[in-house]
Amino acid sequence: MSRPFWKLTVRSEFCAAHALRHYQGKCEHLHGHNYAVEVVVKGYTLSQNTELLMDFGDLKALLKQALEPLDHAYINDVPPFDAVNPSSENLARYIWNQMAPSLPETVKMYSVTVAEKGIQSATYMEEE
Ligand SMILES: Nc1nc2c(c(=O)[nH]1)N=C([C@H](O)[C@H](O)COP(=O)(O)OP(=O)(O)OP(=O)(O)O)CN2
Ligand SMILES: [Zn+2]
Repeated sequence: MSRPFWKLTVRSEFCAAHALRHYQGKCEHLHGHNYAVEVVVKGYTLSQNTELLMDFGDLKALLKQALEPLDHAYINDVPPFDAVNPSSENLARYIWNQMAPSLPETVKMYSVTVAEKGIQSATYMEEE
């Protein structure tokens, strides 16, 4: 029998510059993006009385906190991107890792999607 669950989605944006290391092409040079980020969390139980998986406001605050070091930054200078390539894939994993420990016990990360522009994005997920 299938187990019902809820997903919550929040989105945000940040502006930043980066340069892809070891990249053969124009993206190896310093350039910028208006990044769009989508975070989805998942859970099986709602809080008593309020009947929320978690408050959207709290989730947005966690995402804002995760993006703060990146916004208006040269990402290559921001750890761990001083050593890890600042691809959308790695940015999505970074945001996941920043947010996951702060979620309520009953809520888990589901996916993080980072888009440099509307037509292309990278999504990070972990199999259960
Ligand atoms: N899988 C990934 N591929 C690329 C990434 C990435 O993060 N993950 N990033 C880049 C560069 O950051 C680049 O800025 C974006 O490249 P691209 O869209 O190919 O280049 P343009 O903006 O010039 O787009 P065109 O559609 O080619 O005009 C590259 N690849
Ligand atoms: Zn780029």
